[in-house]
Amino acid sequence: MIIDRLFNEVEKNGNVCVGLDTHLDYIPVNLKEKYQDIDEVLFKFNKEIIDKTCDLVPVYKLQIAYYEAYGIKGLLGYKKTIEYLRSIKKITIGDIKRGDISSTAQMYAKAHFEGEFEVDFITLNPYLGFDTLTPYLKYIESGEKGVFVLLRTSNPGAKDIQYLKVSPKDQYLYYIVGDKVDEIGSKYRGSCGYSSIGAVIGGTHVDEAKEIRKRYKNMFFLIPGYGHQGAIGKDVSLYLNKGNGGVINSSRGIITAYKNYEDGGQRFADYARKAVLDMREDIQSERGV
Ligand SMILES: O=C(O)c1cc(=O)[nH]c(=O)n1[C@@H]1O[C@H](COP(=O)(O)O)[C@@H](O)[C@H]1O
Repeated sequence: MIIDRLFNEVEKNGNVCVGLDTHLDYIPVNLKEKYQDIDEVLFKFNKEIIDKTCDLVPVYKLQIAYYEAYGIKGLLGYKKTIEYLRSIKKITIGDIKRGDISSTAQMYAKAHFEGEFEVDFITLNPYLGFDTLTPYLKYIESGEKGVFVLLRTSNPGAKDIQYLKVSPKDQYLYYIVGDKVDEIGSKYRGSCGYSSIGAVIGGTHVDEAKEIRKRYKNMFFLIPGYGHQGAIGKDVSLYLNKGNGGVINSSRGIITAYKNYEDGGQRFADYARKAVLDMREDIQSERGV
């Protein structure tokens, strides 16, 4: 199952998920001048970062908005990047955050689990209701695909809705969502013990971290918020389980790390590698490995 592959990759390479949220402003001028087409610029930047980090990380996440924003050429850059990652056998997360009625969700599933935009995992927003998850299940059942469902996100606005107290037990709404997603996911557990239906848990809030980890023993977490949003190793490692059970995403913190160095423009991929190494060390020192 795909979740076993991810679990094994984490055992081998640690927990860092490189976020390829590639804004043109993040790309050094010298690279932009070399290529005429946006798809090539996006792809070449991503490829250099991938080539310099792929021995250190278990998975890459592409936030699709960064590619959609540049139209057809942008999406071509997305396609080329995920194709390249799959060709070198790296696991891919398409961060698409979809959530819609079943007939439409079927088409989202087809769009991102088959064809030109095929990835291994996608992110889903369940707050339109649990029926919106059903069309993805046949792909998960095949063993080849997985999803990360938003439970409690990293942004300050997570408090607006996800933290509402809900009767009858007067618990946070995200626990109601989490319990249901956990129940649906129980059918799709791999030999590693985790389900191919994972959850997105922002690493920026730490108060309930221990409770969340304990309550959802069989859920693998995608943990965003490290770096630019303020989470540090000590925070995010609370969501891991014996060093596994989660991957920690950093996007800007890795791909724009070069901007802190004078020679950064020429060596952006080296500085991305350094940022990954520093992040790995920060997480590992906290998880006691
Ligand atoms: O699903 C996500 O990946 C996600 C969920 C969440 O709660 N917070 C969050 O920041 N993300 C994504 O994680 C990435 C964070 O980017 P950086 O803040 O630059 O590391 C972006 O792609 C966000 O869209």
